[in-house]
Amino acid sequence: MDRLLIKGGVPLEGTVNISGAKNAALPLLAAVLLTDEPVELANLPELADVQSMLRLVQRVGTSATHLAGEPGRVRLSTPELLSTEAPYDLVRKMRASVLVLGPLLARGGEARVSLPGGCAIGPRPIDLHLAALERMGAEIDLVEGYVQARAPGGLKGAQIEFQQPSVGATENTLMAASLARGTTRILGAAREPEIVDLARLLGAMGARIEGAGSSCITVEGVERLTGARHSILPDRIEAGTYAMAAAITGGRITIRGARLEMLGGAREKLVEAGMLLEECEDGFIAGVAEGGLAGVDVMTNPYPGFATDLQAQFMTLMCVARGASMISETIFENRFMHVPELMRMGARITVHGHSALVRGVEALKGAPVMATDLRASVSLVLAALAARGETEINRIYHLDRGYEHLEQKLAAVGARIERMP
Ligand SMILES: CC(=O)N[C@H]1[C@@H](OP(=O)(O)OP(=O)(O)OC[C@H]2O[C@@H](n3ccc(=O)[nH]c3=O)[C@H](O)[C@@H]2O)O[C@H](CO)[C@@H](O)[C@@H]1O
Ligand SMILES: C=C(OP(=O)(O)O)C(=O)O
Repeated sequence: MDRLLIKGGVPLEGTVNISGAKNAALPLLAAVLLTDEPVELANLPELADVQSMLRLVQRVGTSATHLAGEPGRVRLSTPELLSTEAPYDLVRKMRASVLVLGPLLARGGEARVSLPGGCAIGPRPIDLHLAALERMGAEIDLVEGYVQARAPGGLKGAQIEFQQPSVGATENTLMAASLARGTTRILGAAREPEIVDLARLLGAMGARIEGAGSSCITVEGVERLTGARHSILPDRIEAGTYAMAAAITGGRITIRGARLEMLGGAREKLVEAGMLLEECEDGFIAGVAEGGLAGVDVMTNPYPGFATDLQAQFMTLMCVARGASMISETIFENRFMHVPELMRMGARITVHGHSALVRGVEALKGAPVMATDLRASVSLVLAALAARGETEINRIYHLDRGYEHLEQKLAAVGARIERMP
């Protein structure tokens, strides 16, 4: 199994190009199932999760052609659905596979999709996805670990009120509602930029959607959707991660292709914690401001709040800040798995339920550590880049799910990083 060896202590300097967002790419790949015409996506990142989603849509009838020219351009065509089943062997690898449920049901009138099951960061139920589709007239049964959904007469528009915002449930509903009969109103919708990106592609395909990016979205169903072209938005979580890599190493990186506003509430917290963040022509510049890093309390929240997907990286930053920081995780039940590993590197952290109290130390020290999920893994990379000595990070396959060309991008800004078999 691959591992990373990182020799810490080098201030990172230079430019990092931000890739297309994983969390936008996955729903967009599911959305191509809604039309029999070709959809062309640009800026598709080379990630394990993208490969898994491509395999899944190919299994149900999509052909994918990589186009010459810029990398990450692909044409996806699904003239007819050859199957409406998403089998366990493909779904278990990636929870976002459940996003094919809405499109398969809306276009095919039925779907059989394996329940994704829990994952390292929490149980992650899909009750909100199912309740929304039921409101739209789907008949749903759970049989032998599969969701079996039928809508023989087609889906119909409905008023759907989410009691808590869910990114995936909002996306599944949006896709299903685009081909439903009549009007759907989604109240309590998630507001993440990736939902806006999905609504943009659906709009280009002929869907009639208003309000994406707000908590109330209206969709007028249409009879059919057409082909379209779309460029995937930049990955705000990747951008935030490299910005923190610059700060934790005392360096300065130009984050090219992302905009500061994409960081939402995290932007203000990073500045409060002593980071320098400045817009520039092709992105923004990140580093440490004059006073150095200082402890700041943070609570994760749905967008535009502080993203849970940046929590582990921020905790690592706080490990070497002046003073203390209380970090509260409100989205997922079990998202502190990086804590014991950071402590092996000399961090001082105490966990109390859903909060972690971090007391800053002078420096972290290299150690062998184990990666447990995507963002926990990258938080260990940040720790290793800042640490004295060498760190060996094991089980790094998690990183390949969400960070395109991580070693190459870090090496290009001066990191001493090597992947070992
Ligand atoms: C592929 C993708 O875009 N993944 C992102 C997406 O995951 P995902 O779409 O799975 O996250 P959700 O927004 O749905 O989850 C938010 C919370 O709602 C709960 N919930 C969700 C659905 C449901 O039916 N019932 C329920 O109880 C979840 O367990 C969690 O506690 O948003 C998360 C929250 O920003 C991010 O961390 C993930 O990176
Ligand atoms: C939790 C994440 O992703 P997913 O929802 O795909 O598991 C993430 O990107 O940090």
